[in-house]
Amino acid sequence: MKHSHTAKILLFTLILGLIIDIAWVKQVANKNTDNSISYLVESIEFTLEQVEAQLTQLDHHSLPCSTENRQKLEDIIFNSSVIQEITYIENDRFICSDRDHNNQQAIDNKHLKLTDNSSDYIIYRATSERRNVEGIFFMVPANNGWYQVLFNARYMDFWIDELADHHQVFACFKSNNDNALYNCENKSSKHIVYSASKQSAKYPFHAVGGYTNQIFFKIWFKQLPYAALIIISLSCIVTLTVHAYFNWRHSLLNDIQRGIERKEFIAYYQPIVDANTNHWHGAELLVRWNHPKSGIITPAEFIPAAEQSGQINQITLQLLERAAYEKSTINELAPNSYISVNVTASMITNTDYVESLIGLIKQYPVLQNNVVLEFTERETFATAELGLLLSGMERLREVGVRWALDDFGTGYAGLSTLQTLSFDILKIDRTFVASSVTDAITHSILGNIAEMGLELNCTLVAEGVETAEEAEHVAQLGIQRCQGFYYAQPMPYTDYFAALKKRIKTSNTHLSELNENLGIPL
Ligand SMILES: Nc1nc2c(ncn2[C@@H]2O[C@@H]3COP(=O)(O)O[C@H]4[C@@H](O)[C@H](n5cnc6c(=O)[nH]c(N)nc65)O[C@@H]4COP(=O)(O)O[C@H]3[C@H]2O)c(=O)[nH]1
Repeated sequence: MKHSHTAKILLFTLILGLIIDIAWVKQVANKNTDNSISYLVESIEFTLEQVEAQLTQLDHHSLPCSTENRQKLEDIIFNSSVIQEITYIENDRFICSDRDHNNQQAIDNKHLKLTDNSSDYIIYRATSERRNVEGIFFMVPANNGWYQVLFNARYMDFWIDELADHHQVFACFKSNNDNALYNCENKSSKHIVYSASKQSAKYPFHAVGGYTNQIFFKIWFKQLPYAALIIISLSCIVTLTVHAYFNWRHSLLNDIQRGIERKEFIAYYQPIVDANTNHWHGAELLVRWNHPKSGIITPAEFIPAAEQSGQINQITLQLLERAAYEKSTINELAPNSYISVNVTASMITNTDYVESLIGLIKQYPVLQNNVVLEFTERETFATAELGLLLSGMERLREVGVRWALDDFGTGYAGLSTLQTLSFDILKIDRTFVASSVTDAITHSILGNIAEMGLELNCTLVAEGVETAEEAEHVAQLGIQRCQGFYYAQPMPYTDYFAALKKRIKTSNTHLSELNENLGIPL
């Protein structure tokens, strides 16, 4: 791999890492904001609950302004750093407070308006006329009136400021009638990245909180050293992995090339069997790499690389050439059997390559009329290439090649494409065969595929038949041929030849016995 490529991958992974980091920090900050707002609401609820609990402990059987009760009010004030005054109000008049007794002063209009419409808690921010300080008023219904608790607003502001700062959010508190208990407009008005709101479950106030881009970058900068460490390490790992992959691929391609030069690619034969009589009509040739160090290597490990690099073209020619020798021996036993070889559609759109295939078949007459070439339906046939594909197929038909469509049912070839290319054989993918016995949907799909294939006048081959049940089922659907482990695994040529010989011998013995029984001379 070139240095410029390495630099590009490194830069790409760095940028990607940075984007992921920003998205991650945002996610964490959003969650943190939600939690912080909940925490702030709960903290204020807790403070109010504590005050309310102390008020409910007052003796409600005696008069609210009894000396005893006023003494308790005084204790509450004394023990709290935020509460400035607690007043008892009845019939729109201040009755008493922790320090005044029987005051009877009328409450101002603002309080009147609020208390008129409510029999529940009231909370608002205002300037206390009696004490001339800004406060947060918390009004709790009691007896026939209200306790009015005056919180020091400056102290509350400071406390909320601290909490919000600590949690790296801005927070505003509002009573439910939109009175600002704690205003944060000057802090939050600009560049809000995220905001959330939380209603107190018990008291009539809610909090709005969030963070601005300034806060976001503060959080981001704080964790940047750790993120940088992770991003740089990951970028290095990705770059090294890609580097290793390219090196591996490069050496794989070199190794394949060496394998081609030393003719290490061989064919394993898997019989294609008659679904009704079990007669072997031919065999599919499945490439194996007879590697000097690793032994037999299956196609999945090298075909994708060989197809991408184009080395598959040479491998296929070698396979066919070797098959020509092998086929001449097979012909002694089964002259009408065929061999089926995998090609790719792009090989057939390559006119030069088609000519080299034709040259090879002409050189070995044993291959003429005995070769099926198959390519998979999964390869997409670009309309522009369809003409080339068709003329390549036609050229090869002239030397007796027949055509099979592999993995039928899994790809994208439409009916018109299938009609245009007019395949001789359709090989139905094993996924339809495997579950057709147990699954009703696959069963009906397989039936439809079979019907369609027969309408197209093709010979059908069911791939991947693994059980007697599947074999029987396939035959019932009118599929003429089968291939699969139920009949035989792919095997080296010598094993295939031996198995074929044994079968022919057995069937000949059987035939002569039959003839003898029928009185027919041999
Ligand atoms: N589970 C199961 N599998 C079964 C059964 N019967 C056969 N098979 C496997 O299914 C594959 C059938 O080949 P394919 O669909 O052409 O799929 C082939 C074909 O696409 C590709 N391939 C093989 N040889 C060549 C070649 O010479 N050239 C090219 N271009 N591709 C090839 O590699 C693929 C895999 O080949 P293999 O590993 O040999 O795998 C073979 C075979 O061993 C069965 O009953 N059950």
